[in-house]
Amino acid sequence: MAERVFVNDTTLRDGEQAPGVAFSVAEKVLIARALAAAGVDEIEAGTPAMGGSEIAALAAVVAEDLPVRVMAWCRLAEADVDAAASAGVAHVNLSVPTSRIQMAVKLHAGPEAVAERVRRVVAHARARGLTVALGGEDASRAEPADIGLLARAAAAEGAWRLRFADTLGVLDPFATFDAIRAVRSETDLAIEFHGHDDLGLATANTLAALRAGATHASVTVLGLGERAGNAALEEVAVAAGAVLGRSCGVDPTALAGLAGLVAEASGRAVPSDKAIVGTEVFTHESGIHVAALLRDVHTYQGLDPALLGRRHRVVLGKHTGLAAIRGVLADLGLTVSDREALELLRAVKARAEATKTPVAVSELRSLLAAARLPAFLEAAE
Ligand SMILES: CC(=O)SCCNC(=O)CCNC(=O)[C@H](O)C(C)(C)COP(=O)(O)OP(=O)(O)OC[C@H]1O[C@@H](n2cnc3c(N)ncnc32)[C@H](O)[C@@H]1OP(=O)(O)O
Ligand SMILES: O=C(O)CCC(=O)C(=O)O
Repeated sequence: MAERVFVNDTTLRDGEQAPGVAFSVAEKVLIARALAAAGVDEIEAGTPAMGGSEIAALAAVVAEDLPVRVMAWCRLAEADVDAAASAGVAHVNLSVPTSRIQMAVKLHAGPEAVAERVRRVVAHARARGLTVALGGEDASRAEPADIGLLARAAAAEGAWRLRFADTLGVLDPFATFDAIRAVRSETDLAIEFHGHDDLGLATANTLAALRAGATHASVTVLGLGERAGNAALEEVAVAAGAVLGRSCGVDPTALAGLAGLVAEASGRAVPSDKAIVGTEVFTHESGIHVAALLRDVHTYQGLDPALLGRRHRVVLGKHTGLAAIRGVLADLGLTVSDREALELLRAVKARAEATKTPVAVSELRSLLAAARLPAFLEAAE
């Protein structure tokens, strides 16, 4: 049995860092409920240092008593840990800059001093009864030895996991694999990968990290997040099974509903061709595909839509061929001559080119009526 993948969903934290996105407390609770119902293991629900409504939202999510680990994102500071505790959370992700540039600019310190601060703040959080995961910010630009130093400092005080963050989305899957392997040899902590999509590689990098020994994947619904966003929950959850043969406990049939909920709350529509959850990702227009699909669905099916509670759909348009026309007419209980089918095909293509939209099945009868007339007149000559 392949090793289980654990999912940390950070829609409510990194997802909300997407420009202009601001969830209300009620929206955070609704999204948290939906994430828990879908089967994610952890929800990173917010940043307590922001205070006010963010603390209220964290407290409200905790009060739901959902069957998930509710985590708060904290800087490496006692005050942030105390704010997390005041919200009632039991689990914190303590973020530490790991690259030399971020350590110097943000903490004005080098690796040894930062490691000392890690020891101090992790100990503080543990003394307050919190579990601690260490968030390795900018790990993809850090020295593996520095990451090892910080991870061991955290482990010595009782941290249980290291997050390897590709904060700027600079990795590709090969580099991700090597980087996780390098860090794997530096620490015994569980490893979580948190990818960013600046190069469109966040999901691919997450899969590479899982192959290399990461056990936890940090994701957001629709990949919502800072700049170009994160690895998408729906992509990682489905690809973990389809590509790696590993289960992550997420119910695939819940993904489209989750996407709709987050799209609504974030004010960002789901693109129709968005992998897994887009409305058109199982829709076929091209004649060559449809002709083969109608004979054997496996000719053009990589992912079974039934897994997601969905179905293939055929639309008619500029790229339609005769087999699709005949298939749709047969579904409608209509039989036509070869000549009529060809006329109808021409009419469908012309309509689709003129309107730049698929031709609705409801339009077929009128197109067919129009197509039959010239055929009748020609036959009468
Ligand atoms: C890669 C990531 O996604 S990191 C997470 C980013 N998330 C956020 O920024 C959440 C939203 N942020 C906020 O609301 C605000 O920035 C707050 C409430 C967190 C802090 O606000 P302010 O006190 O006004 O600080 P400000 O935003 O100007 O600067 C951030 C401070 O945190 C420090 N800091 C940044 N990362 C860390 C860290 N991991 N550990 C400790 N300190 C850190 C910075 O050096 C800076 O310190 P300074 O005030 O001494 O210069
Ligand atoms: O430090 C962390 O927990 C990761 C923060 C983050 O979102 C990132 O680095 O992209």
